[in-house]
Amino acid sequence: MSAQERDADAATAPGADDEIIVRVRGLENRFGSQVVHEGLDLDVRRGEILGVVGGSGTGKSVLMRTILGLRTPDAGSIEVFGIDAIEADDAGRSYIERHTGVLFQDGALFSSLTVGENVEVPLKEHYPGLSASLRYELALLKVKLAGLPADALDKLPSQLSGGMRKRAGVARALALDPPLMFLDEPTAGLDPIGAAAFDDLVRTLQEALGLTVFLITHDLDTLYAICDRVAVLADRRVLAIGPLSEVERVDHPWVQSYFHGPRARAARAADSANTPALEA
Ligand SMILES: Nc1ncnc2c1ncn2[C@@H]1O[C@H](COP(=O)(O)OP(=O)(O)OP(=O)(O)O)[C@@H](O)[C@H]1O
Repeated sequence: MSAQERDADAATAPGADDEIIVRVRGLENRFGSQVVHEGLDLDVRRGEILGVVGGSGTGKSVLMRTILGLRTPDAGSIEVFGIDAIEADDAGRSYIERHTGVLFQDGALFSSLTVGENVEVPLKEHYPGLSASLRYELALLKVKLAGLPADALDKLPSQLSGGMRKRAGVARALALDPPLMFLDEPTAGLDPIGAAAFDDLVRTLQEALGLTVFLITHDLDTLYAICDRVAVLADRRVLAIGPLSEVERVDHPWVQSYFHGPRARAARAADSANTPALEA
C-alpha cells in the first residue's frame, strides 16, 4: 500500500486508530543550560507506525528514552497505556515494561550470549516459572518471526551480519509479545536492499501482530514505504504531526529542505513505483 493510500485509509477508517497508546504533554528536558524539549506534546495512536524525524540533536532519542522511563523529564506528563509513566509505582512500571519492546540503535544484544539466550533474557526476567524447553521454543518462534533462519538461534551476535543482528534485536524485542514497539533508527547502517527488507519486516509484523510502532528514522525511504503518520521534531517540540502528505507541506525551513530535497524526490518516486495502477 502506498503512502497516499494509507493517508486516505487513515482519514476514512471509522474510529479505527483513535485510541491513544502514548500521550505526552508539556514535556521539558534540559541538560544544564541546554533546553532540548520545551512544551512538547505527542500522541501515538493504537496500531499506527509513527515515524519520528528531525535534525541531528533535536532530541528524538531523548524523547524515546523519556517515554521509556529511562530518563526523568524536567517537566510534563507521559501516559503509556493510560498509566502515568513518570509517577508509576513498581507494578505500573513493570506493566509498561512487559508490554513494550525496544530496538536500540546498536541492537544492544549481550555479546557473550547466543541469539536464543538473548531472546530468553526478558522471558527469564518476567516469567521465571517458564521451563527451559518452553523458553527455548518461544525464542525459536521469535527468531523465525523476525525473519531469521532457525540456526541463528545458537549463534553469537558477532557471527551474524549487521542486518541479521538487527533482526535478532527485533526477536528479543518481541519476546514478551508487546503491543507497543520502539525502534531507534533501525535501518541505519544497512545497505538499501537490507533496509527495504527491514521495512517490509516492520510493516508485516505491525499488520500481523497489530503492533503500535514508534520509529525514529532519518531514512526517507522508510517514511514513504511504511509510516502511517510522521512527527517532526524541531524548535524543541513536535512542530508537525500527521500523514506525510500534510507534514511535507509545512512551511518550515527544515521540513522544506528535508522533504523536498533530491533524496525525498527519489523516495517518493520509489513509493509511487510500488503503487499498483488504479483500474479505470
Ligand atoms: N545524557 C546526556 N547528557 C547531556 N546531553 C545530552 C545527553 N543526552 C542527550 N544530550 C543532548 O541532547 C540533545 C538531543 O540528543 P538526542 O540524542 O536525543 O538527539 P537526536 O535527535 O536523537 O539526534 P541524532 O539524530 O543525531 O541521533 C543533543 O544535543 C545531545 O547532546
